[in-house]
Amino acid sequence: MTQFWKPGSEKPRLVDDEEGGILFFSTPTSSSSSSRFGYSSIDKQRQGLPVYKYRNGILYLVENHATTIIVGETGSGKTTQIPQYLNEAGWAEGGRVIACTQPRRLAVQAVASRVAEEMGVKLGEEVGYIIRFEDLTKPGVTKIKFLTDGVLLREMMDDPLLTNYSVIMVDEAHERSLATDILLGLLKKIQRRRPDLRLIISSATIEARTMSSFFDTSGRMHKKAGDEIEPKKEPAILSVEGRGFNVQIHYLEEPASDYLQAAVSTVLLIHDQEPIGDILVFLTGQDDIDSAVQLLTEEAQNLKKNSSGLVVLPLYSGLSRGDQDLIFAPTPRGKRKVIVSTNIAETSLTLEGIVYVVDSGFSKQRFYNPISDIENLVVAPISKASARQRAGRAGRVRSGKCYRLYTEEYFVKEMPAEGIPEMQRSNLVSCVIQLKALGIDNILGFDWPASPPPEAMVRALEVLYSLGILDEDAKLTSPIGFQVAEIPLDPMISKMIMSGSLLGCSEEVITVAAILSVQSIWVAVRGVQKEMDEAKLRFAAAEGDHVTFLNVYKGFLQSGKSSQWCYKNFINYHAMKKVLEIREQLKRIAHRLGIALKSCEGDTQVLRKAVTAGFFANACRLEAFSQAGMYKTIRSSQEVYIHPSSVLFRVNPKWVIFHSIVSTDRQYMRNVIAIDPSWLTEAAPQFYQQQGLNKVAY
Ligand SMILES: Nc1ncnc2c1ncn2[C@@H]1O[C@H](COP(=O)(O)OP(=O)(O)OP(=O)(O)O)[C@@H](O)[C@H]1O
Repeated sequence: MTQFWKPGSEKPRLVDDEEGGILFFSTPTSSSSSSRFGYSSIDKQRQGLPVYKYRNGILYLVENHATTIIVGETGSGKTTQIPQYLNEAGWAEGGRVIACTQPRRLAVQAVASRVAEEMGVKLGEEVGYIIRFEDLTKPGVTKIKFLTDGVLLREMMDDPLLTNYSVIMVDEAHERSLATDILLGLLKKIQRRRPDLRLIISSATIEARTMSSFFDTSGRMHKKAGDEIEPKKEPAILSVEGRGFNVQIHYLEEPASDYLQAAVSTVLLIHDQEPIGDILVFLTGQDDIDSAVQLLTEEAQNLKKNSSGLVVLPLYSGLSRGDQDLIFAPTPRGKRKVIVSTNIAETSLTLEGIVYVVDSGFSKQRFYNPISDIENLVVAPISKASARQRAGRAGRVRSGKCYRLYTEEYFVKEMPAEGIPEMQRSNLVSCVIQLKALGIDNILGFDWPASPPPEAMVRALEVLYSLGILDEDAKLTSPIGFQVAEIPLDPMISKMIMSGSLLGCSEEVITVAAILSVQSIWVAVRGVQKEMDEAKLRFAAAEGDHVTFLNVYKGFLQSGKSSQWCYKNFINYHAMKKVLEIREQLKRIAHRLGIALKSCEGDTQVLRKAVTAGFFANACRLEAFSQAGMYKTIRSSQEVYIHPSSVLFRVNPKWVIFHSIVSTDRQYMRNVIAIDPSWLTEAAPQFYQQQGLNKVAY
């Protein structure tokens, strides 16, 4: 495919400075990026960052305002520098801790190790991090703590006012993930009780004014007797001007019809025509990333001249830690690394060798429809904020280029400025349970940065009630509700694990839960469909995908966890390593909850009953008199089909339960298991009596 690139005219965007009751603070700066080049020591490098000129201003605002909103270009130094400035100014004295949250685990780890390196300390001592299942901090020693926003929410269960923290910096707030929004709502509540707590909300691409009005509580807060510190209630907005190195933006002259093919061609074009430097490609998910990696590896082998020049690496959350770490390894001399990633590399990461970014313009996003009660994972166009973040992965240690696989006209005229907050397009089951666990009873009246649809809340309450997690007064049940709230997993998976324990198949449900946590254990290779289908048949179980997963897992263990065995059977070795990792973590959680590990020794019926106990809300029945293979969900009569990747594709059992839905031309059920409908009324009597299932002739 021929690419017609033209340079873009996008200018760096700065926060607007109109007044309106909000303090705007800006120090003009003329940070010269090239002046940084050549500095040898880390200190000099730090002082060359645009944010350095604002050091005193930032400390002044944080001292005097309950909330400070900081907007600055990608790479200007917000994440790595501000926590250090706060530490230097004494905010971590007296056993207090400075927290910096990130939406993604990978960023938490990467940023924490960079800051530890800059401070010359061992990671896990003064600078540490916590992500789900991994705590690298030392109480009493750690002064700066990086953590995911989800982890900070969990910390609130033990310490609702987060009393350990003096400053909490919510970084990359533009992402508006579910956890970020819950956190922002709760932090606002905490501020009323803790005038000593300071918040920093930061991002390169946040709508500062909206965020500021959300946190503006001036007039609503009262000074209590005995309060020593009384910061200003109106938030301050600080615009950090100046950027790191220049990033030249290029657009397509004509829209691309196939973004995957366009991405591959662009990488090859860069490899052929541009000086050495690594390439970061943004695609959407494991399937298209695996295809692109395969195509690029084949193409690279065909290129005589550069036959060994490309090192192609995938990057997505379903990879084991070891495989993810490969992206940080230095590029071998004379070679060019190509990292093909989902949006997990979109924010906060600095990958030193990256000079070129290729942005497909798409990502996989969740969309929940409370009417049909179906949550889809859909490949959807990204926002301008995301596009800027993606471009910002170049230009961090030297100047770079970003190739956008869409036209400039599309970017300017059609791409939305910001994405829709996840809160407004997600199933809210996890969110509700977390708030309940924190004792927030009036969820519908909660002060959200963006209110979720009330129907979605009602749906979530209904499901949690049917799962036995909430009682009739919408309070957590004891012990089930409290235990499920303790497990950092989707409540449906948690319920499946707990039912598996009662039914005597905890070993199996834990394996299934681990496999459902990775995107796919199968490798999708183009052009060998027949061989792939045959391989799958070797493991296929008539009961469905969950039982098939257990067969694969058993085979993998019997092979001695062999990569060759995976290769031969079209199984994703990286994903299997990740499954082992997650399974170990789940075993630890089970142990904490007093769940003894027990196997049902091949009795698949009990396993399927345990799956039903967690996922009964996803039950479907085959439509007898309609087009072959069409199912309807019991809950909302939505038309759905079994995904071709399922072992039950074309088998079409009468009653099934699915794990998730993907939408392409139709709504497809992924990871499907055959059930007996009587298990549904057994698992959730009220839920299915409501649907009239007890009256349905099986
Ligand atoms: N691991 C690293 N190796 C080399 N330089 C790094 C590393 N991490 C950060 N830097 C340098 O520090 C700069 C600032 O990074 P930082 O993550 O603090 O910026 P930021 O403003 O938070 O960016 P973003 O909005 O993209 O998260 C980078 O542009 C880069 O020059």
